[in-house]
Amino acid sequence: MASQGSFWAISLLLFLANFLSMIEFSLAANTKVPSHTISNPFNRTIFSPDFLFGASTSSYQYEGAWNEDGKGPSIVDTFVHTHPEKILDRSNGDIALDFYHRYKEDVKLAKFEGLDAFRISIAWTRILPKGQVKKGINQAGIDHYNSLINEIVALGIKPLVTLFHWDLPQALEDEYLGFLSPKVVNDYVDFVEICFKNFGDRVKLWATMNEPWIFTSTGYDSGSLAPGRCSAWMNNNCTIGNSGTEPYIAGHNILLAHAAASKLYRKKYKPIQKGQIGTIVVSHWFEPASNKPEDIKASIRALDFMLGWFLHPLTYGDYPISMRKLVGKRLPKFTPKESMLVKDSCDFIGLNYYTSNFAAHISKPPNTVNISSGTDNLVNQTTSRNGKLIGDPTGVSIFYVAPKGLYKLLVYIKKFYKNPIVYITECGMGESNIDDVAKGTNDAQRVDFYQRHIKALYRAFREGVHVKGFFAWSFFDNFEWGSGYTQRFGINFVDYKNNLKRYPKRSALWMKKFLLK
Ligand SMILES: N=C(CCCS[C@@H]1CC(=O)N(Cc2ccccc2)C1=O)N[C@@H]1O[C@H](CO[C@@H]2OC[C@@H](O)[C@H](O)[C@H]2O)[C@@H](O)[C@H](O)[C@H]1O
Repeated sequence: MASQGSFWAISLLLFLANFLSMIEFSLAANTKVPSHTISNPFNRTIFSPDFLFGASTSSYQYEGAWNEDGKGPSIVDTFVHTHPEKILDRSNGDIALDFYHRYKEDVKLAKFEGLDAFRISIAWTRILPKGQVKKGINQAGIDHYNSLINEIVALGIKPLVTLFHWDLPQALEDEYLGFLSPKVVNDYVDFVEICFKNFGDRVKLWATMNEPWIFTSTGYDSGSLAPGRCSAWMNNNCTIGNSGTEPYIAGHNILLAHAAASKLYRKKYKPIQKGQIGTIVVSHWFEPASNKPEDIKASIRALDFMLGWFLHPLTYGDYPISMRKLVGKRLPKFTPKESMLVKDSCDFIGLNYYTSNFAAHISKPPNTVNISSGTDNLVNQTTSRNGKLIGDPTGVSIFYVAPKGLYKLLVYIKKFYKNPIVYITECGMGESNIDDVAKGTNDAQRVDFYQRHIKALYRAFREGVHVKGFFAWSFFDNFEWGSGYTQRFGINFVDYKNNLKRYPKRSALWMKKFLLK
């Protein structure tokens, strides 16, 4: 009898395990988060009272005034002026949204829309026009950001400040190739110390870097963004570069610069100012393209090369094993001292999430001669599996609506990266080529996008993920890098044809209602 009983018990367990894995796999199609998991009503009160809802911006994409009040040129200024062909509409951020002059009205709109927090980035070249203290501090730059932060704080909104959103001083690129040199660490620390000293009494959330993965991939692998370096075989009009080595060198120095800034803040400023310091990573979620073991492994490897490239050193002090194995000598090594500095250097992790992909194993590098960081992971990333899309299409060809991926990514980080405090510092979707105000403000899909992603966030929150905030990308439509002004990610519309007039979109009004306390 006992053997028969255990037979049934084992069968039941096997059935359950199989059933669960099928559920897991079928959910990979990113079906909507079951509504029964959300308590009614669906508003901010389902989260903790201190949960921060906000919206994100960045200096180059918003400010304009690219050469005003003593600001020096950044590598982005140089890039967009010398490579207009790399920007879809050949535009640039010389004027952008004129946020540099209009921030007082703009922050008032954030208040009207009920935001708890507002993310900005500081342009290094407004503070240090030539990138280094010895070449002069620009007081007008410090004054500008003091005024901006004062406006934010005066309205009872919390600032989250990014210290580097890709706009490196051109002078440092000229002097020592910027992030390709360890010399950048000391100059970065000097810059951030000026920020801690001048703004740290009001800024309690500091993010050292925005998306090192994008900065290294677009700046040094594909060459599609500043500083626009890549291998000649990339045929992307790069004058110089090495797509197989430079992304890893730049990424390594970004981690060292971050760690040095964190050490300074924690030692000299945090005891008095009581703030938190972290950094912002970006990752897709990756579903296996099939249930073949090699594709399941490929999905994890894809996460290693996008998320783990930076989160693994920040958590464990070294790169993921899969990167060590596949990148080999091209991947820099941490000294024991550097490893100790980088490990546990974040009080929180900022996570930017846009979409999910399917991951399929590639048995060998597509090209053993033309090596790039983008192909080192031996993964073929797609957005459909067996003819089924990973999510609803959006106006941006590479992004699909995949809220389930946000939930899974957060649970993955909880499980494999020591359940850190997480702020979703960017999440959003874009439309393309809309200039009409009425059409552009009637963004029903973006309302659905945020409802579904906040429900997915809530599910992770309820399962013990230490998520403490959610920031929309973006507050306004803005200069979207390689896409220029052709793509719109804002919850507020900007009329580029009528003096940059601002209009709340349906999504902003939905957010306002959702945020009512
Ligand atoms: N989108 C990301 C990361 C997504 C990486 S996936 C893929 C890889 C890649 O090179 N690109 C293009 C790209 C290039 C530069 C920035 C972002 C995205 C991708 O979208 N980051 C945030 O995206 C926001 C939206 O980025 C847009 O994403 C779609 C692109 O077509 C568009 O050029 C880009 O501005 C940016 O405005 C923020 O400054 C940035 O922090």
